[in-house]
Order: sequence, then structure tokens, then C-alpha cells
Amino acid sequence: MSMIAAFYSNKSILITGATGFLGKVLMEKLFRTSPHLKVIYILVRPKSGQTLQERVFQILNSKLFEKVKEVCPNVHEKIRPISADLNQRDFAISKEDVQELLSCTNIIFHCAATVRFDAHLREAVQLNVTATQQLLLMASQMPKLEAFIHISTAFSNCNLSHIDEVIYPCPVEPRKIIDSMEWLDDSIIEEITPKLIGDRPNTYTYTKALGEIVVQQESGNLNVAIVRPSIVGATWQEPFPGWVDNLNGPSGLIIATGKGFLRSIKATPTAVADVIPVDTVVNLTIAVGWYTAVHRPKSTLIYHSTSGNLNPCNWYKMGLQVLATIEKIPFESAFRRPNADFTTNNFTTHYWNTVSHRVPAIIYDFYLRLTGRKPRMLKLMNRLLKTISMLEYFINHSWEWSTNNTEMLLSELSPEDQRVFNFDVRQLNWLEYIENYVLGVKKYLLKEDLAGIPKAKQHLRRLRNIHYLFNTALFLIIWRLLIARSQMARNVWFFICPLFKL
Ligand SMILES: CCCCCCCCCCCCCCCCCCCCCCCC(=O)SCCNC(=O)CCNC(=O)[C@H](O)C(C)(C)COP(=O)(O)OP(=O)(O)OC[C@H]1O[C@@H](n2cnc3c(N)ncnc32)[C@H](O)[C@@H]1OP(=O)(O)O
Ligand SMILES: NC(=O)C1=CN([C@@H]2O[C@H](COP(=O)(O)OP(=O)(O)OC[C@H]3O[C@@H](n4cnc5c(N)ncnc54)[C@H](OP(=O)(O)O)[C@@H]3O)[C@@H](O)[C@H]2O)C=CC1
Repeated sequence: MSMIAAFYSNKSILITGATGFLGKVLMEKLFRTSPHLKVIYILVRPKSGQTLQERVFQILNSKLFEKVKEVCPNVHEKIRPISADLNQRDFAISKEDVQELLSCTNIIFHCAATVRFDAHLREAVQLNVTATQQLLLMASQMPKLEAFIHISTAFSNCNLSHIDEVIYPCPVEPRKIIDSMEWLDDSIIEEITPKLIGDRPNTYTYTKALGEIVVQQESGNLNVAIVRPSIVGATWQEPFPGWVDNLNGPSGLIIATGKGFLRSIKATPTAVADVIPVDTVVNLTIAVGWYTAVHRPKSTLIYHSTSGNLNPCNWYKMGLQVLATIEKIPFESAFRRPNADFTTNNFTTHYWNTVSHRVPAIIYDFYLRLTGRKPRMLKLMNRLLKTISMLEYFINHSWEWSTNNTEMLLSELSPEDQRVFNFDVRQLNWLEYIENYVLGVKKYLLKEDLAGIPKAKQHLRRLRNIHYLFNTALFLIIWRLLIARSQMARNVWFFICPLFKL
């Protein structure tokens, strides 16, 4: 029997961000390995016109939770959605719910955050700093609380090239930032944001770093730990390989590549692609909750959930495997034949963005107009290029993260726990993982049936023929124009004609 699984039996757990990518997998794993846990409280806000119940129903009836329903048939009775909005003071949680949370909670996993790179600083501070501060205040009033696990990011200190499992200071105290958000108007905040974030690329990484300092400064006597995942990708093994449910990180770019939108991206091919499977992050997080509660370390421990120093893969290898898999398992209705490459300097990036992205989009929009349809391709391409410009920072830098605490924790686990809560990324086979990731993007993000592969391949053959025809026609038009204007071209033309019986 797994000691960690047994630890969570009869426990009351609070997960923030449980409706997110990481939160869903965390909830699924807890229910599947500790079906006798008492309750999982999840802070949920109404979204896209769905009520709390509808959102929970949708999650529990998703493919991700299929196995849970076998081992924990009454899972719907053990999940307790609590209406909350982290944007509001006190999270807009009812007094009754607050009382229940304060009196019953044993473990907190704080996953909620805004992960948008372009979030306004006010929004990012509210969600990634102030909300963390407020949750810590709530936690300090929980008599039964055994551990508070804060999910940060390995990129919170991405302005450094070597990052240890420690909390680094920020130039401005979080409390001063939180207070200034109370009275500064948006335009002034926008003006000072570049100065505040300094050499960090966006408000996301900056506010995640501030959130860590708040955990350090405001945890009081709480038993806290911080987990820092790098680029969280699809599941490696459980509950099944390749599961992913959002466009963040590599997923969106895999789609853009497979659909033929993305033809080039500025990357450093040899840079470490520090992707970490979401189930690996979750296994580490659950083990951290157990270790923090049972062993009660004297200080706040930071755990890096990264792959680069233990089992490195680079962007070149990842990109090649993405393309190879798409070749074998194409996506349906591609705009163009998938074919992408990395650029390594700004000039070629701008050149290929014009030639391979914007000009084809303009031509296609012209075709849409001719056929009486609304042009949309250039707008979509520009949004994709904006997205890529925000992601490029992370694929043109390499970082070294130490993983002493994570490796220490792995050594503390029994063989059974190492099997059940496997976060040993050294066992990861990258080619297999990337293939399953692309397959998962097709099945779980694009909702494409594998039975459609022959049709998708036929569509690609058609696109190839159209591509050849277009290039041939373009060549002939240019050549005819040249012949009309150049004696040299005429001489060459009349020389080669008999050779090829033209
Ligand atoms: C030699 C061989 C070469 C082979 C080359 C082949 C290429 C292979 C590609 C695959 C490998 C490369 C992968 C690299 C990417 C990895 C970088 C990830 C870095 C994350 C590090 C930090 C990790 C964290 O701690 S949190 C991570 C989570 N956050 C994110 O990932 C970013 C979140 N997203 C945003 O911040 C926004 O989307 C933003 C700012 C990027 C764009 O905002 P905007 O409001 O303009 O657009 P949206 O409405 O959000 O979306 C617009 C449009 O784009 C679609 N989309 C959204 N995200 C992505 C994405 N990541 N990739 C692609 N497309 C995306 C979205 O669906 C929208 O489309 P619509 O049709 O309009 O809905
Ligand atoms: N994805 C990644 O690559 C990485 C993620 N992380 C960290 O992991 C954690 C989870 O990330 P991930 O799952 O990818 O992010 P998602 O965007 O998928 O999930 C974010 C979660 O936070 C919740 N949330 C956001 N705003 C509010 C709000 N105002 N009130 C209540 N809940 C809110 C969302 O709820 P709702 O569903 O209602 O929007 C959602 O459940 C974050 O702390 C992130 O920084 C760290 C490294 C990498």
C-alpha cells in the first residue's frame, strides 16, 4: 500500500485552480489513488455561462475522469464546489462556506493564477500575489491545516540563468506593489510596468516571483512548500498518455504547425526544451503535500519540477519529432502542408513571417473575397504571430534549475510510492512522449477521430498537388515575362526547348 495514498485518506483538501489544466489532473490523481479521502473543496467561478454545478459535471464526465469513476463511484459526493472569485476581496465566498473551509481543511493546493503573459499588471498582481496573500490569511485560521502547497513556476526567476531551489528577492516589496495597485490608475500602472518587471519578459513571471515572496513572508507558522513546474505539457503516463486540454505552452504551437499555419518560429535549436508532463508535476505536488505535512521541514522548501538537468531534450529534437508525428498522424483540414523550421535571427524571422505567413494569408483572404466569403486568415495569422512573439523568449533561452530538494524527496519515497507517484523524469522517453503529445492534441484538443487519418492524408496530397501547380504556374509566368524582356532568356528558352521537346 502506498503510504502517500494512505496519508490522504479521510483528509479534507482545498484546491484552488481545480478547473484548470494542472488542477484537474491533481484532482483526478487524488481521487484515483485515495478514493477514501473525505472531501475535495474546489473554488470555482461561473464561466462562459456555466454554473458551478455544470462546470463540475463537465469535468467529472470528461475522459480524464473515466478511471476515477471505477475506483471512486461516489466521486460526485466527495467533490465540493465553492463559489469563489479570486479577483474579489475575501474571494466572494459565502460566510457559511468560509466557516466550513476554516474548520475542516487539512491540505491546501494553491494552483489558481492567471497564466497570461500579457495580463495587465493590476490583474496579474490581484490573482498571483494578492489572492495568494488572502489565501494564506485564510489558512492561518485553519486549526486542522497540515500543509499549504503553493504552485509557482520555474520561470519566476527567468532573468537568471542558473536557478536554485530558493526564493530570490525582488527589487520592490510585494506589499508595496499590492498597495500601489489600490490607488494607481491603469494608465500609470501601464507606464511603470516595464520598470517594475525589469529584465523579466512579462507580468506573469514577475508576479509569480512576488507570490513566492508573499508565501515566504506571510506564511507565519504555516507548514508551506512551493512547487515550480517548467513548461507543463500533456500527460506522460496517467491516467493515459497525451491528455491535454488547453492551448498553452507547446500545445497551441503544435496545432498551428499541424494545421499548416506555422511555417517558421524563431528558436535556438540547441536550447533546452524544458517541458514537464503534467502528471509528473502532479505526482511531485502530491508527494510534497505528504512530505510537508508528515516531516514538517523547518523552512519553506522549494521543489523544481523540471526536466532539463535530469533528462534534457532540445527544441531541435522536439520540433523534428513533432513534424515526424504530424507526417504519420496528420491533422484534418490543414490550411497548408505542415512544414516548419526554426529561424535563428531577426532578419530571417521577419522575412519568413512576411513570405510564409502574411503573404499567403493575404492571398487566401483575396480568394475568400472572390468567392464571397469574409476574409479572416490575415487576422488569425497576426494573432498567432503575436502569440508566438510572447512565447519566443522561452525557446531562445536556456536555464539550469537545481533539483536537490526534488531528488531528496524522491529518495524519501518507498518503492511503492515511487511507482504510484512517479515523478522521476529520468525515465521519460522523449520521442515516445512527443508522439503521444501530438496524438493527444489531435484527439483531446482538436477532437479529431483517428479514423479520419486517411482522409486527412488525401487532403494533404491534394494540397501538395495544388502547391506544385501553383509553383509551376508562377515559374512559367515569371519566365514568360523574362523572355518578353530579355534576349538572354530567349536564347536560353530556344536552346532548352528542343532538349525537352517543349
Ligand atoms: C528543425 C525542426 C523545426 C520544427 C519546428 C516545428 C515547430 C514545432 C512547435 C512545437 C514545439 C515548440 C513549442 C514552444 C512553446 C513553448 C513555450 C511556452 C512557454 C511557457 C513558459 C511559462 C510556463 C508557465 O509558467 S505558464 C504557461 C502558460 N502560459 C502560456 O503558455 C501563455 C498563455 N497565453 C497567453 O498568454 C496568451 O494566449 C497570449 C498573450 C500568448 C496571446 O493572447 P491573445 O489575447 O492575443 O490571444 P488569445 O485569445 O489568448 O489567443 C489568440 C489565439 O491564439 C490561440 N492561442 C492561444 N495560446 C496559444 C499558444 N500558446 N500557441 C498557439 N496558439 C495559441 C488562441 O486559441 C486564439 O485563437 P482563436 O482562434 O482566436 O481562439
Ligand atoms: N501551464 C504551465 O505550463 C505552467 C503552469 N504553472 C502554474 O500552475 C498553476 C496552474 O496553471 P494551469 O493549470 O496551466 O493554468 P490554467 O489557466 O489552466 O488554470 C488556472 C486556474 O486558475 C483559476 N482562476 C483564474 N482566475 C481566477 C479567478 N479570478 N477566480 C477563481 N479562479 C481563477 C482558473 O479558473 P477558471 O477555470 O474559472 O478560469 C483555473 O482553474 C498556475 O499557478 C501556473 O502559474 C507553472 C508552470 C507552468
